Amino acid sequence: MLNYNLCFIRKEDRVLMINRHHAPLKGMWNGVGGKLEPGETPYDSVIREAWEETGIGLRSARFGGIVTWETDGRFAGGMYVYTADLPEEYKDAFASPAESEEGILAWKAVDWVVQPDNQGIAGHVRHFLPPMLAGAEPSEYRCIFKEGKLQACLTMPLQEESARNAAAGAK
Ligand SMILES: Nc1nc2c([nH]c(=O)n2[C@H]2C[C@H](O)[C@@H](COP(=O)(O)OP(=O)(O)OP(=O)(O)O)O2)c(=O)[nH]1
Repeated sequence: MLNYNLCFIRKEDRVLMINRHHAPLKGMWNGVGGKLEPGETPYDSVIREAWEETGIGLRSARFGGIVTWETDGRFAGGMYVYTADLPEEYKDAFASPAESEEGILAWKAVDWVVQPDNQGIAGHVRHFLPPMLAGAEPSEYRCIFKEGKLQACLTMPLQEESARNAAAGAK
């Protein structure tokens, strides 16, 4: 099992993001998410985190794959990543950015999020978010870091059992 989940809630051509008050990725924009709790499935945990961080009760979420980190040649962790459509009853949520204990929540245009010169987004997001939003087959996106810098993000078939289960629709 991996330790984290991450979700990109979509509203037309924008996604709901949080400018994080706390590490990791302090001061950067990311999807919403957090740590899996003991005994929780990746799906249940992402629905819970989305609710806790945004107050949005998702109807469902689509598993996009896992993102793993390899630091100086060693596996260093990873997350289950989901995309979700904004349920109709929340269509007015975050019409203006809103601040919480966790960070500032706002809708951000996907085009802006994936621009290579955007310094406010973790470098790996532009590699995995577009295929996930396009509905690509769930994959592993392996991020290779060397001395703190992202060197490459490789797309490979899912091997991890929990990820294969999530891809098969496990809730
Ligand atoms: N640890 C870690 N998390 C990352 C990285 N990249 C990335 O998108 N994330 C995501 C996964 C989670 O959605 C989020 C980190 O979770 P968090 O620390 O906010 O989790 P949490 O609030 O449940 O944890 P906590 O308060 O109990 O410490 O950031 C990374 O490089 N390291």
